[in-house]
Amino acid sequence: MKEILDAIQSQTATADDFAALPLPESYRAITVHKDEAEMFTGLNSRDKDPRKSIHLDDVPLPELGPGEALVAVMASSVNYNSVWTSIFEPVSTFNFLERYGRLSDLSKRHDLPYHIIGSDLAGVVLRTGPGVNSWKPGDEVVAHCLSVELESSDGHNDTMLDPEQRIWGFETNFGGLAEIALVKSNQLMPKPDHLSWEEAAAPGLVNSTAYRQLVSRNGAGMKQGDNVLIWGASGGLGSYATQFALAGGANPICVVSSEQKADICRSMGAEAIIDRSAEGYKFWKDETTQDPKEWKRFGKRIREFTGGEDIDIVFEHPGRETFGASVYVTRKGGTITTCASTSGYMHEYDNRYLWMSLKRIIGSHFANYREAWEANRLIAKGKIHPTLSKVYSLEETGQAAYDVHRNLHQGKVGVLALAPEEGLGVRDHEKRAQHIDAINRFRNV
Ligand SMILES: C/C=C/C(=O)SCCNC(=O)CCNC(=O)[C@H](O)C(C)(C)COP(=O)(O)OP(=O)(O)OC[C@H]1O[C@@H](n2cnc3c(N)ncnc32)[C@H](O)[C@@H]1OP(=O)(O)O
Ligand SMILES: NC(=O)C1=CN([C@@H]2O[C@H](COP(=O)(O)OP(=O)(O)OC[C@H]3O[C@@H](n4cnc5c(N)ncnc54)[C@H](OP(=O)(O)O)[C@@H]3O)[C@@H](O)[C@H]2O)C=CC1
Repeated sequence: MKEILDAIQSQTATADDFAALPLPESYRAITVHKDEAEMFTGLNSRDKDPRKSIHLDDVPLPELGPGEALVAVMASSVNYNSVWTSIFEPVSTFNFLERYGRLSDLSKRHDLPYHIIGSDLAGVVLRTGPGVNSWKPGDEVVAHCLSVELESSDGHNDTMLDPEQRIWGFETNFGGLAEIALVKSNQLMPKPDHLSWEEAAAPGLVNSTAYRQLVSRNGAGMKQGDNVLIWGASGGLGSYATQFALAGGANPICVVSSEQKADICRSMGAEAIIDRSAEGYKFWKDETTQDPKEWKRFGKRIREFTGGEDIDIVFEHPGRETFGASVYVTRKGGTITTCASTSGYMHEYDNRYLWMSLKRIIGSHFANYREAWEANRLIAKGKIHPTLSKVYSLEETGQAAYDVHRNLHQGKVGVLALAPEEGLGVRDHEKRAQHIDAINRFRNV
């Protein structure tokens, strides 16, 4: 591994140099264990502690198949899907690995008693499998997390619609929270050269998801002037949705839960900010009863910011707790676009406010190949910036996932894999200097 790291750090090693490097038989990886899938049974979600289920193991290097690449991972990031995996909710991800394993001889590799998790990476290609021509050893890359087989016409127009669509490192094995990862080569994209490894690894999953959900015609198709309600506006998804709204000439109405998070949104350029904790919204009177008066109080607050206008697009992901309010505050003909249900997936809303006002609910999930590429291009061009706050070592991944689970973090939390320290891997220092304040906006807040 040292030789691999030395070659990467030299910034001068050639494709031939990388191809000639021997690969290790095993590597260090963050895993959850199949025989621990019931360890939290009976506990509340909040009390399920990722630090207990997340392990750092030595694992054997997987066999490289056609159309695939092995990548030396310099850095990765924590996504909420790794929190779900680590608390075995809503289902154990070993179910996904078993199902994938039944597909083919090659996919059997994924069905193991351990799951190497993680759906982001920045690193360097080590080897490519048969049929890979666009990428070669030594290429500096990031990887998006869409894994598709593409054998069915269902996915040929929009790759997210492939019947064998999976999220790499969540519904497949050999994810990015590791020193080496296995990806399909179509997941690879050029690493933005003005960013360090950990900065480049941070946006991938959430940036692509926010792009499809908010900007793409497959999602809400945001346009200039739209009032966009963004829940968790300084969180993983929200910190990119806020940037897309501002960069696209829309008017973000940012919801956060502390003054500190409000300040971050202000520093991104948002003006309309609602602190849901300070203003004490209580959309549910009890476990089963919502309070429409609270929806109305929330809507009035939004109108104060917009000069009386209602919301064109709601960027939804908290789910059960907020969905009733989200449907209510949307304008006639407006759109609620949802990609998650962090607080519960059985949503309740008053359907009269949907059909009588001709509103639409759009389900959105990650991003297709093209959308992921377009989202990464915006990062590479310095139009959208990473929102990395804190960086942990691979050993500390359990704590990093705990922070995200307990909403103790800001923006994105990074993890160093092979990178020995932060700040390495930058190639274009001039471009970096142009954007340095935006790149550092979330650091250590
Ligand atoms: C990029 C990052 C993303 C995120 O972070 S997202 C957040 C994390 N993700 C999640 O929380 C989602 C986790 N996944 C799940 O909870 C489950 O994954 C799903 C609920 C999404 C799906 O459940 P399942 O049981 O895997 O799928 P079924 O479609 O219910 O399939 C079970 C059986 O039901 C059959 N079936 C499906 N649709 C129908 C239908 N319309 N009529 C009759 N049967 C149906 C299937 O074929 C299959 O059958 P057979 O077991 O025999 O193969
Ligand atoms: N389908 C897909 O493709 C994707 C789905 N997801 C899912 O989206 C969800 C969010 O992911 P991500 O943004 O990365 O997570 P983060 O935890 O980084 O951010 C979410 C933010 O939402 C806010 N929030 C959390 N709970 C509530 C609540 N009950 N009511 C109101 N606001 C709440 C919090 O902000 P604050 O406290 O400041 O209000 C929090 O910071 C997860 O469930 C994740 O699995 C994520 C990416 C892709």
